Parts: sequence; C-alpha cells; structure tokens
Amino acid sequence: MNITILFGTESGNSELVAEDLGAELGAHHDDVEVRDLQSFDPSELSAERFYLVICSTHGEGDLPNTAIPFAEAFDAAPPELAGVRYAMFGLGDMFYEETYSQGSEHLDRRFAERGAVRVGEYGRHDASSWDLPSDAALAWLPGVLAAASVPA
Ligand SMILES: Cc1cc2nc3c(=O)[nH]c(=O)nc-3n(C[C@H](O)[C@H](O)[C@H](O)COP(=O)(O)O)c2cc1C
Repeated sequence: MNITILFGTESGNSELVAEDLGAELGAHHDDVEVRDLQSFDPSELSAERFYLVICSTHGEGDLPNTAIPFAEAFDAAPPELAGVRYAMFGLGDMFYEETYSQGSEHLDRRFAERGAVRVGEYGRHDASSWDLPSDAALAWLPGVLAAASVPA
C-alpha cells in the first residue's frame, strides 16, 4: 500500500506525530511519504494512495499555519476526490472546550464534501492529557490500518 502522511502544524507536534507514524509504517511498507501540507497541492490527492492526515488546531478552532495554504488552494480549485481514502487525527486541547480539535475538522469537511471517504476512527489528541501525541497516534494506527485493510 502506498501511504502519504500529511501534516498541518504550528508548533511542531503534528510534524513529530507524522514522522513517528512514518517511521512505524516505513518498517512494513515500501512507499511511505511524510509531507507538510504547506508544500502539498490538493490536486496531488490520488485514489492510488492511502492518506493519514495529522492536523492541529490554533486560534479559535482554526487551522494551523502550515495547513492554511492547502485549504486556500483546495477552495480555489476543489479537487475531485471520489475513490480517495483517508484517516484523520486531530490535535487539540480540551482546555479550549467547544473548539476542541476543530482544526482537523476543517480539512475533514473539505475532503468529505469532495467525495473522499474517511476510514477508521477519528483520532484525537488532547494536549491537556498525560499522553504524548505520538503515543496516542501510534495506538490509533492499528485500528485504522485494519479498517483500511492495510497490513500492519
Ligand atoms: C494560541 C493557541 C491556540 C490554540 N487554540 C486551540 C483551539 O482553539 N482548540 C484546540 O483544541 N486546541 C487549541 N490549541 C492547542 C493546540 O492545538 C495543541 O497544543 C496542539 O498539540 C498543537 O499542535 P502543533 O504543534 O502541531 O501545532 C491552541 C494552542 C495555541 C498555542
């Protein structure tokens, strides 16, 4: 399975998660790439790959800096995403209550509106918890791979 891990971050946590997932998946799959959303064009999304999207929340439930150019490009030229499968992992902080983890949801909504299908549980990490973001993501990963029928 060809896997692309996309991350949107502002202070680096999502990038670290993406790199740790990439290292884990790279041990079992030949074609695993980790890409920052700020240098990934929406037109690159393909049904030939499986996507793990890792994205934090900033401002008041907003996208983090490196996901903003992607969202703007997406809105300017919404891609056709029929056949595209992805899993979503949002980083946030329950301290923010009603905007908890909403950054990733801005991407999730865009993907769904264009016909992509989310696979597996919607993963989340709460910065107010004792868990490290990568530990939470690595615990989330096997269920997603099983749901996507990707060998672990
Ligand atoms: C200025 C600021 C605003 C934030 N706003 C929110 C928010 O509205 N909702 C939320 O769930 N988390 C919010 N967070 C928490 C971050 O999403 C969380 O710390 C996350 O782990 C950061 O990941 P990153 O380093 O990949 O950007 C905010 C953090 C900062 C510093």
